Amino acid sequence: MTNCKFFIFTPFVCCSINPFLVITTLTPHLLRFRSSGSSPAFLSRRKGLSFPIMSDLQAPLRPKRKKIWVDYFVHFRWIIVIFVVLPISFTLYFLTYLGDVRSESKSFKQRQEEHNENVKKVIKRLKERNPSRDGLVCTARKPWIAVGMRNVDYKRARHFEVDLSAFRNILDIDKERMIARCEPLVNMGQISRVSVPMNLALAVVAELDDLTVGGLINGYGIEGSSHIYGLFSDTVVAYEIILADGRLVRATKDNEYSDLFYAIPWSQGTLGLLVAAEIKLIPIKEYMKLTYKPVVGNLKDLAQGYLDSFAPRDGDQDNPEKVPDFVETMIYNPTEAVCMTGRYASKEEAKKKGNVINSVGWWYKPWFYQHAQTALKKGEFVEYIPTREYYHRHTRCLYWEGKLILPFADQWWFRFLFGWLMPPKVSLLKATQGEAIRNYYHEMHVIQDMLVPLYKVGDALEWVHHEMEVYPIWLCPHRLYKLPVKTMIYPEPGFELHRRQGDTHYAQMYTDVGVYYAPGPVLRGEQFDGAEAVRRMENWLIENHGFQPQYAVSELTEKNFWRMFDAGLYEHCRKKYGAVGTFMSVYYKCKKGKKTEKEVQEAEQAQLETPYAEAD
Ligand SMILES: NC(=O)C1=CN([C@@H]2O[C@H](COP(=O)(O)OP(=O)(O)OC[C@H]3O[C@@H](n4cnc5c(N)ncnc54)[C@H](OP(=O)(O)O)[C@@H]3O)[C@@H](O)[C@H]2O)C=CC1
Ligand SMILES: C=C(/C=C/[C@@H](C)[C@H]1CC[C@H]2C3=CC=C4C[C@@H](O)CC[C@]4(C)[C@H]3CC[C@]12C)C(C)C
Repeated sequence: MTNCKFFIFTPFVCCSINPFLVITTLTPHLLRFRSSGSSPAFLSRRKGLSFPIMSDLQAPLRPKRKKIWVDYFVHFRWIIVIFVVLPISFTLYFLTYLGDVRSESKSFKQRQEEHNENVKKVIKRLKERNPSRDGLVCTARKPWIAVGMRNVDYKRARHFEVDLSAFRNILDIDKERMIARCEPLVNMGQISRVSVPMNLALAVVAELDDLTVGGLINGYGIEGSSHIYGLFSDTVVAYEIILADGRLVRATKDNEYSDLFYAIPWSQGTLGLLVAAEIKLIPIKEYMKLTYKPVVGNLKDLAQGYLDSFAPRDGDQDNPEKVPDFVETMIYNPTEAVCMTGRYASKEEAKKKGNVINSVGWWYKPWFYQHAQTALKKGEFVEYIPTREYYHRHTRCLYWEGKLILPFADQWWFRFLFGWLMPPKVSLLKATQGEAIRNYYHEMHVIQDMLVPLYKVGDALEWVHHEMEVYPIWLCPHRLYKLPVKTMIYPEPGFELHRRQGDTHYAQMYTDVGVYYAPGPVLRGEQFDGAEAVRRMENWLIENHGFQPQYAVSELTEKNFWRMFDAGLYEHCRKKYGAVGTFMSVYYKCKKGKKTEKEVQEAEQAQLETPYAEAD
């Protein structure tokens, strides 16, 4: 996505940007943008559409907030983004692309040999660690390079780094077993560029190009195909892990390491170091036939429209005739949504007369979420999107967060002239944001996902409206499997007895309610307490058998963390595989705030680990 199409314009932009001209031309426009507020929620209020059908859901009125310097800093951040972040991002994307090409030029055999050598180096490094002198182990990936929102404070305190940066090769694409064997730093852009031309894809291709196999397995990964295949980690058939004692083991669901196999997802690299994973491939076609269907009503109606878009009411959830290959819904405001469902289509079908082909990946095309929104005006429509461009459809505008970072980047003139420079790399945005903007994002912004049982989506939407008033909201279903052991996240006990829409006897259907944007109160200049809102969201999740992905900033206490996630299998594997005292604990990694010397020492003393986990 980030590649070839965008290179055409490089020389033009390097010579033609006149910083002074851009600043003087754009500043008045931006001031207008900010003062008027442009979120759909705000617009609905302004137009007097204060959601009459849901008066009981009115978000609370809040006192006005006085602007401080950081508001202006965030406001004018686009200057740094345009002149520093975008050009460097583009260069880095290009260099990464060259690295991928170099990797692909090697034979699988050569890559495997290099892999074996690199594994030996990791084992050697791990064995060099002196427990009484060195800190606990984590990867050497810099905190700002990781895609998540956490501050990764454990890497800013005493720790022992293991460098995995050489592990960025696709080791094998086995068309017979339908397996891709990847090193942990293989990213989504890289794997889709290689596999899609073969009419193959990972069963779950997470959206942003920079997301890595290691991060998606040890954290969490989802896409519009997760209602069929589950989360990213559910598509993995084998993990190759280096344990605390330097042993390299291969864990599968039915070998002697099956407990480890089930414990790895969500463990954040606290059981061992992942050096390779075998991931399920699926056959695909060249195009995605996408249907955009508008839905209007109150939030419960929108939720029902979303359910009906992919979950047959007769419970026939495994019938490919009734269930689309891809699903997502965008809730644009409390009364309007667009449900999208996709089916793979061959190029012969897509190119038939009368069909509309939309190559959404071209740099000048409207941003995907805005394009989808046009269904609210023009009604239901269908189009064919090249499959790889569809997979990465939200990448160019960072979902819709790009609108706040570069408010004019969705305009036609920007897209045509500079769109090929998009997106700014998340890592560079993080590297240049400074403490003030980072804190601003915690206090005045929401970037959270609520994983909730499908039948609770309506309740979750009403909760978000009341407490955060963030729009658009992203809805993406995912299966949560009933496994032979209880993993960190698990379906509601006895869910199968209810035979609810979307559920099967072997998996409960969940939904990622993705809440990313500036909340309504912030856009209106009212007071908003981001940390308190997140705390309430976490309590709501605990009460409703929901989960919060750990890439997001969390306010959970240790006790509540282990009320949300199940500790049993995780703690069992920590002890059995010697991780206690070598790797950090998952709560220590997820906990917000700088680690004090005392905390670091406590974490290093194995016996003090996760008392609540054991109690639960
Ligand atoms: N569509 C989607 O699904 C999206 C997902 N995300 C989130 O982004 C995160 C992925 O970001 P990314 O930058 O790729 O990953 P990160 O570098 O953020 O890694 C996430 C966690 O996985 C651990 N980890 C990564 N690689 C290894 C390894 N080889 N061995 C052991 N532990 C490892 C890291 O440990 P350590 O701290 O030691 O480095 C860290 O705790 C996901 O967790 C996901 O929640 C974000 C956007 C979209
Ligand atoms: C979880 C999903 C998607 C999440 C994305 C919307 C967010 C993931 C990481 C987020 C970001 C990281 C760091 C940032 C730096 C800040 O200075 C600005 C914001 C941001 C770019 C931020 C923006 C949102 C994310 C990309 C899936 C499951 C949909």
